[in-house]
Amino acid sequence: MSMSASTPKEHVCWGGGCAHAHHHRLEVRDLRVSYREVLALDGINFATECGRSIALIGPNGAGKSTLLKSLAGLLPMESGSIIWRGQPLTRSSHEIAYLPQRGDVDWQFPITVRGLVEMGRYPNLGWWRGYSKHDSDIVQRALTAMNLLDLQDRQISALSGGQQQRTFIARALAQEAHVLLLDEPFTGLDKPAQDNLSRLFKELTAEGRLLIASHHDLQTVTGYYDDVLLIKKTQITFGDVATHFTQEKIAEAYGGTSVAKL
Ligand SMILES: Nc1ncnc2c1ncn2[C@@H]1O[C@H](COP(=O)(O)OP(=O)(O)OP(=O)(O)O)[C@@H](O)[C@H]1O
Repeated sequence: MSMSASTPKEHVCWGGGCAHAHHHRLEVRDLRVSYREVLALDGINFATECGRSIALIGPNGAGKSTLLKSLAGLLPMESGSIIWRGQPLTRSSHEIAYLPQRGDVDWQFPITVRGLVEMGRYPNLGWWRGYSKHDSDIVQRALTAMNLLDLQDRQISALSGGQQQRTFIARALAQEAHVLLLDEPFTGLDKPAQDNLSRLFKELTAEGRLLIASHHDLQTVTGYYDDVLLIKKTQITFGDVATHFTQEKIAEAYGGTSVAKL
């Protein structure tokens, strides 16, 4: 994994195409999502591009998981649009990787670390092309980048929370995803593992990937992310953390009580 901290973020695009950075844009327009009669999201509007990390913040039930699933193409939109690189997003886009909330994963599923990471290659394969040396090289690189080589034959059920998280991120790397959608990736990690994950986020964005993660700990938002998307069913604010992650906006989302904790 290459780190190029000195490169201006806005000119880096993962997978090449730096000169066309404006093409690596994600645009969400007037997004509205409901579960039958329950309106979960309305009026979500933001545009971003590769090389950024976005903290998706909001109180319980604000619609964070719903938004991530919508961006992953896993939920139907009631109205609005999600445009990735100028085209409406489709579920089959292997450029988008989604990491579910820990509680949504069956950790007892019998699969090894390497097996799970290999699954990242499946969206890239077709009936005309089986698993090749090229694929196994990419899997090897992903395992190496996530420091999982020693654990590659271990069952995922026999990993620590931090190791499980790394395995899922390695799968996204093997998928060669441009956009990583992560649902509460810091949950259940101790401080060293959180610091490691935060460092990894900075490497991934320095490589030009776009990262959107739901996040609960208001204290760490500024240190971990470039931008914030604050929602409570509707969008409260979006933009760089210094300008948009303000006491006033947080109070608007959470009510007065949690502001004191900042
Ligand atoms: N499958 C479902 N069927 C019906 N309503 C749902 C479903 N999933 C979520 N909801 C509702 O949609 C709203 C948004 O839920 P969502 O899980 O996206 O919030 P969240 O911000 O991720 O919450 P949390 O911080 O508690 O994880 C809530 O009112 C929730 O009850």
